[in-house]
Amino acid sequence: VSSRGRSAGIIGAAFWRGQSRLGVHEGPDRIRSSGLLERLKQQGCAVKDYGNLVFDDVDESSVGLLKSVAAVGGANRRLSEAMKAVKMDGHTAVMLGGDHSLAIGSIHGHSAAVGELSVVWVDAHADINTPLTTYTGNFHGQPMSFLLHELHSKVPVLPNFSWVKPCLSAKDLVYIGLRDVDPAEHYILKMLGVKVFSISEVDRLGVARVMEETCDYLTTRGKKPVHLSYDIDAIDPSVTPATGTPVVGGLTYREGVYITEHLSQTGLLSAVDLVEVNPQLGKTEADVQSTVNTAVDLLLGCFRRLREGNHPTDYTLPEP
Ligand SMILES: O=C(O)[C@H]1NCCC[C@H]1CCC[B-](O)(O)O
Ligand SMILES: [Mn+2]
Ligand SMILES: [Mn+2]
Repeated sequence: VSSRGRSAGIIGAAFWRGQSRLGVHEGPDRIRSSGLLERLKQQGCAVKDYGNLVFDDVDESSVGLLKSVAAVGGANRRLSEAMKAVKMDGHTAVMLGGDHSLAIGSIHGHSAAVGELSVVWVDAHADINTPLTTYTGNFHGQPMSFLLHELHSKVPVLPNFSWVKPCLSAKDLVYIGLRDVDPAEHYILKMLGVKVFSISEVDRLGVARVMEETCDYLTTRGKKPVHLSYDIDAIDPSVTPATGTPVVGGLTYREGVYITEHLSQTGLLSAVDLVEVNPQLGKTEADVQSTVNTAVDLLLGCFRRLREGNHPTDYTLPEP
């Protein structure tokens, strides 16, 4: 049994400038205060909390349509260094967002530590606009374009982004849960032949088959460490409403947790992002709590928690 999933290194990335809705920077502390670390320890996982990253104040100026370019580049550079350090310490890394632009630094830093990796991207969205195809200018819709070798020639030089080197091949990427993809993104996915299990495939195949096919697809050319980038908006908004870009018809709670249970059991899970939880966007406190509780349960599933029940490996029954 691999030691993976036995030790978690937690990084908080309270960053929101990859999008425009205030509040997503409160995600890390809200997830912590809902008991993530205590629950991980209770299920036998060693936990090291690296705290919340401190981001330098840089100018939030736009470059054309692109918002807060230098701030996004700077924050991700800091996150990349932190992720590499957590991996070099031997932990399975957990990056708590913050918006999904943070996947740039998270995956870049993970790859700096482990080399080639696979990415499972669970999201309602593909987040694969380039800086030239985005129509919002929000970087949380663009992270994948900075990471893929195949898109390098399509990405312009931007202030504070020269440190980013593409570190992922399109054949090592799988999407699960897509249901709101821009035309340019759809063109890119087809052009690169990226493996996509949209919500339609989840309906057609069922989540168990989707996960079997995902793992077969990613391991045919050899087993690489897996980076799971989980956008909470992959889950249906009836369960996780406190998020910035909700889309109806999402994954059920059960499907969402099954994905993490399955990946955890492969022993290949090496880093996980949990992003786009925005406590300010719940209509009620119950809405926020449902969103945060689901985020915690998804993360517990990444560290070997099974819904059937669990017991410590060294458990013994009390004797009379
Ligand atoms: O590029 C964009 O801004 C938009 N493209 C289409 C989907 C919605 C949005 C990006 C959402 C970013 B996400 O997934 O991190 O919430
Ligand atoms: Mn999304
Ligand atoms: Mn996303």
